[in-house]
Amino acid sequence: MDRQDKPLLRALRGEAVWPPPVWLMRQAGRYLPEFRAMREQADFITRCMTPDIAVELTLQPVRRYGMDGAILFSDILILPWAMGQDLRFEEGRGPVMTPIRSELDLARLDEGRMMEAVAPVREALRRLRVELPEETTLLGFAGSPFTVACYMVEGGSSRDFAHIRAMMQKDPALFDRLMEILTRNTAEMLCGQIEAGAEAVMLFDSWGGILPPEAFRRHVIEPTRQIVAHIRARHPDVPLIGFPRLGGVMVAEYAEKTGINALALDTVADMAKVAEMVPETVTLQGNLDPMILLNGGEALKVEARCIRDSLRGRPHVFNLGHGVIKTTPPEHVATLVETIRDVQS
Ligand SMILES: Cc1c2[nH]c(c1CCC(=O)O)Cc1[nH]c(c(CCC(=O)O)c1C)Cc1[nH]c(c(CCC(=O)O)c1C)Cc1[nH]c(c(C)c1CCC(=O)O)C2
Repeated sequence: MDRQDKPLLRALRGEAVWPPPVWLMRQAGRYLPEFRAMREQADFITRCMTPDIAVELTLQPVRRYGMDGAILFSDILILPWAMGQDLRFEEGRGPVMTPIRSELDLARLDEGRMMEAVAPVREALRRLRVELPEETTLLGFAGSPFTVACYMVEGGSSRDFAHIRAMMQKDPALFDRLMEILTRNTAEMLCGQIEAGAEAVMLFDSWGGILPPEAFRRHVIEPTRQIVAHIRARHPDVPLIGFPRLGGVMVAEYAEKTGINALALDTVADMAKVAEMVPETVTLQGNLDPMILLNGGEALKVEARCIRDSLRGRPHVFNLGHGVIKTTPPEHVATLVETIRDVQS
């Protein structure tokens, strides 16, 4: 099959493929018994940084469900880790990092080592391009600068983002320097992923939605626009997916000003309304509620068909509005993929 013929790539390039291609955020995860079996073997960062393991974990959901997209097994926090910030994942708490809150903390980041540190990620992508079925599209990804900065400054997950908000207000110059470092290195790292075999890349902006409109323009839209421009100059044919989670009505402006090819929508977004707000050339991705997938039953089929059918005739990639929940029964995922592909129903 020619590279251009992969259904997901065609949809990301703006074609209304029917039925829409499907993959799921967090499709490689703890809801799969084969994933849990490998989880005992090594800690999370080791799993990300060992090509054999990262390749195997990426392939698991593709083997089981024939997903149209294979998203590299990795994490958005690998970038700060690759620049020297410590990172570990604690059970029940998530990521834990020594926070960056001063000029001195920032000075300890070492951009020079980033590309070398993520060499195993590129190796995993190279192997995946060989091992994946020819109809499957390989996706690379990164966090957006603002979302990654949230974790770096808070030192992990946060309920109120108090430290990053304080930094933005009290030391905007420091915050801007951190954002510049992240914008530059995110673009560089994604180009590296593309050169190693990623056929499309996605920018996860999980927390940009906490910002008021002007700050959203400055710290979400503008850095994303710069990353898109940088990547497009080097790789004009590689589609870019943006996920401005909780972006509300700002998502239309985000799609227009950043220049992304595809707009990934969260669970609360009204797909049909967003479809009216963005040009038909922008592919929409999403947005089934992961809770509906968890609970399954008739509601899963009804909701999945409803989203699929509401976008018929437009470029659409079926996905969830957020990641697969770890207690999701694996057979519900099979039902979802079958439902999307059964166009008689
Ligand atoms: C904010 C964010 C992170 N990571 C990511 C985001 C953006 C999307 C979102 O909003 O969820 C993105 C991400 N994280 C992971 C992937 C891999 C690809 C895939 O989607 O299958 C992707 C694309 C693996 C992972 N990333 C993580 C796991 C769980 C690690 C484990 O096996 O214990 C996986 C499979 C850990 C992680 N990583 C992160 C947190 C907050 C946590 C802890 C929560 C949790 O445990 O689910 C940061």
